[in-house]
Amino acid sequence: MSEGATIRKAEEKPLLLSARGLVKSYGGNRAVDGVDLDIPERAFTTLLGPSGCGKTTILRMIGGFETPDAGSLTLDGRSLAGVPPERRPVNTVFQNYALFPHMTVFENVAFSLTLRRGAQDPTPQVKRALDAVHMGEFAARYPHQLSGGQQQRVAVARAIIAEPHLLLLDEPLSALDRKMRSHLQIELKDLQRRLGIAFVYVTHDQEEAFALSDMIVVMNRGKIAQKTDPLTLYARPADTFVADFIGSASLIEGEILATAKEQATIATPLGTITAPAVEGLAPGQRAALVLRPENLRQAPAHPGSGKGHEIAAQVRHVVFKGDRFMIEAEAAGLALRLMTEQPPEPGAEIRIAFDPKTSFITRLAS
Ligand SMILES: Nc1ncnc2c1ncn2[C@@H]1O[C@H](COP(=O)(O)OP(=O)(O)OP(=O)(O)O)[C@@H](O)[C@H]1O
Repeated sequence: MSEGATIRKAEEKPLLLSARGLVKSYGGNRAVDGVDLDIPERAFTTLLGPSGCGKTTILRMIGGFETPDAGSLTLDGRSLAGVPPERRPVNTVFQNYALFPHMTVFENVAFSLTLRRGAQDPTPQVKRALDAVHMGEFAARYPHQLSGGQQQRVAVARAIIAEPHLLLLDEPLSALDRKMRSHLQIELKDLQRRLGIAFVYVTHDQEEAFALSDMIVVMNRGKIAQKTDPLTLYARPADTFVADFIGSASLIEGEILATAKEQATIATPLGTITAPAVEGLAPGQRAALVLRPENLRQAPAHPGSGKGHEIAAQVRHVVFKGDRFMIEAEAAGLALRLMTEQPPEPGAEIRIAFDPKTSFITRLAS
């Protein structure tokens, strides 16, 4: 993959929020276990990871709904220690829209503003916030007269009306159907660009994270496994946890034989392969070769007639994916997945080829 120009460098923007050594435990369970995190201004940052990895707890500490056991949070250069939620320039959009059922859309959106600003007429700002989420025509309706997607748009309007420096969004689209979700993803991304404020978004859906983010922070059991832009995350996963969580890679374990600048040679059951590698590997160390379906192809039947590294494999399953077929094949007792337009029969002997330059050698997750 060509990196460089296409990769957006979120981290080059000025810093808005900084977390250092954040820890939060519940009983004996460390929900957040020493997290350092820098959130740039005007960027879309996503906390991504499996259920229970500590994403929401981090969001709640930034919002002021939980107090860290240890560590510090700084926003706009000021410590957030002891600052109550309503005095932080931060607002949160939750998964369950939490609109007031007895108030109209207009009143719901105006509510936080009237609390903050007293008697001033909120109409122009409410109108602007509703227009920003394409809900201007619905001001007089009640929440029960809206679809889930519309309710969530109102919740976003309510959260942005007080012009926070930072908007926190906790799985805001997870209750919506797939089509509405991808529609609102585009709207949210567009809104974040137009408003120019920083969003910190929590999701366990990697496709959603890729669609939205300038920077993705992958979490595993209370710790950060990797934080980088989406392209780097996909092409250069820091360890097998990240590689496995992002996409549907086959991870082939082996032993590092040699290392050179930005690449390594690994002995695996599929042969000895020299490929780009994560930094810091050493000869003798166990590591894994990451093979993604789109980097593997079916090679001609005769050994050596294709290009790149070739592997003999047997087809186990063929799954129709709409535009193409996914082959699940077995080679040296390992499962490999690849896409094809011409599906072979299950049981067929095939040859699989890949260009080692498109694969990646990474660390085993601890
Ligand atoms: N108030 C609480 N009391 C006790 N345990 C809690 C509390 N809040 C969170 N936890 C625990 O802390 C861990 C992290 O929870 P958290 O909600 O931050 O995870 P998450 O990554 O946001 O998960 P999900 O995607 O399921 O929301 C979990 O093991 C959870 O059970």
